[in-house]
Amino acid sequence: MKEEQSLLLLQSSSLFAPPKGVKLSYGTAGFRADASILKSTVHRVGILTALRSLKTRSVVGLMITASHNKVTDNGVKIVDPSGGMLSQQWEPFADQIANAGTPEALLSLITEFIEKEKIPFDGVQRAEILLGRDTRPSGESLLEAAKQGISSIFGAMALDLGVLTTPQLHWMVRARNKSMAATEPAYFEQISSSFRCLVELIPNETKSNKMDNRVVVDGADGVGGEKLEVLKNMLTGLVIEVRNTGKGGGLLNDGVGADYVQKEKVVPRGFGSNDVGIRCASLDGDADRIVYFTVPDNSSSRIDLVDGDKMLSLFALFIKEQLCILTEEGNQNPNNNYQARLGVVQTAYANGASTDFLKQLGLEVIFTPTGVKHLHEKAAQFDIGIYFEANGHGTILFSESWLSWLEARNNELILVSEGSEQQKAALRLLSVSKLINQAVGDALSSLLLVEAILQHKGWSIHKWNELYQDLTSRQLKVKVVDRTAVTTTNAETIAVSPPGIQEAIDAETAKYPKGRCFIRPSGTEDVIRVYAEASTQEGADSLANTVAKIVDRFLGFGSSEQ
Ligand SMILES: CC(=O)N[C@H]1[C@@H](OP(=O)(O)O)O[C@H](CO)[C@@H](O)[C@@H]1O
Ligand SMILES: [Mg+2]
Repeated sequence: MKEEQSLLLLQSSSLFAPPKGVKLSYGTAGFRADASILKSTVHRVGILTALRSLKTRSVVGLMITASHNKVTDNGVKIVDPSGGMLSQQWEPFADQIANAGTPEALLSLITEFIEKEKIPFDGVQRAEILLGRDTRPSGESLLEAAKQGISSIFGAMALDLGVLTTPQLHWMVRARNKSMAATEPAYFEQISSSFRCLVELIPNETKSNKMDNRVVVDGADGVGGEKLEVLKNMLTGLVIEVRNTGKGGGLLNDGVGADYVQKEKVVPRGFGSNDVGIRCASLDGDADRIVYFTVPDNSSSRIDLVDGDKMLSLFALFIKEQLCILTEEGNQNPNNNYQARLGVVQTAYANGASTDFLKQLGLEVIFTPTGVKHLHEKAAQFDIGIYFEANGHGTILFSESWLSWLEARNNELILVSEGSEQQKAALRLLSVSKLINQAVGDALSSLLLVEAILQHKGWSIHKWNELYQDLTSRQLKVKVVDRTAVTTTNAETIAVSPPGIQEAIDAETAKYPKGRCFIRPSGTEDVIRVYAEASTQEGADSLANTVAKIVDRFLGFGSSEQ
């Protein structure tokens, strides 16, 4: 590294001293913490992002968000050139530089890493970074810290795209590296036009069903509500009413949003007895998650939740149906009959009933640890891979090779049988691949795909919800002294440490019919999460509560004092 470059790094870093006594780690979704202690971390992630861009010789992204966390938290994560999450190989280095004590220690780590990774650092190659942030008040000053980190690498260029949803930034990074238009209007245009295409292809039989085309969306008082207000005006055949847009003074994620609705199973702020029976949905704070719900009656605040697993099931059903039409009848020529490998990916949080449903559909179901980086990687191994976390974060990935076959097949079908059922199925699948975000889970594109499929099938949300009956479940969080004391295996379903805890959990779980329970350390909050399923709600509640007590006994503040 040239001397001027070292000096610049030292100078810039000396303006961003790391907080004392705090150890940060690049968790499930980047670094997250109280916004007041994040400036040095974000500055350093700025440097790291520039290095990533140099290494990959591509455009990368940096997003400032803490998603569903409270408004006073914030976070930062890197978007890789593909539009996916930062390669996991780089995470340990992200941890090291975030926790380096002095500018000198930081510089020596960076110098070593540049050599180890053979990062082209000759001043010829230029780093290019797209920046985005959610609506958190701390976002602007953190973004400034990121820019200063980036500009401490000579020649690095940062393009500030302002307030965006997380998936919009991922989409734009991917588009930019494919030399496609990487702007917000291009994003809106692509998803609204593919939605229109799906609506135009709705069969006449269901078109005549007088289905309710109105959906009410809780924007979590964050960026998603704001963006949906723009998108909704570009759609026909769908009426979207947005509540909690962030404009009415409501606090981000406070009693609103997908995480709250999915975990607490109660109506978000702004919804109530006037909404009984209506199709409602809730976005999270950076609009990469969505869950649906209905208010079943006006006597309580309880909701009927339609979660990510149900969305996955709806998508899987639709894709499978279209694939069947595409490859059926009179289609003897094997060249016309590329059987796509369709697979689904879930985590341990998936409701057991959803897994049974998907298996009954004849689908391959794979499990990974929590965090979309894991699910995405597995889904990418199929021709069509559908992944969703129960909390509503997921998407459908189409392989390049299958998509080019599909394009060619569609063109052939246009020549021989334009407007046939087969050609319509091909066009529907192509439209889905354009509508649903190929970079990462996206609440806005998932919303439009759900709406298009419900219209296609002429289904109400109730009919959709009846695909299968969820097993009752309960999730709890337990504060402990050190959450890293829990380590897990087998897609997080078994706790390996502390010793003896899994046996205690197993003994408790065995007491409940259809009991299933696991614990894991959260990657985004300083807690241990407990998940329990059982044949009744009382059973699930009681199992979760007892296991929470076990966690407390092994790891809690009480135990540390003994
Ligand atoms: C149980 C749960 O919902 N966990 C969430 C949550 O991760 P934790 O590591 O559990 O805190 O936030 C992640 C990022 O949004 C999301 O991917 C994940 O599914
Ligand atoms: Mg999110």
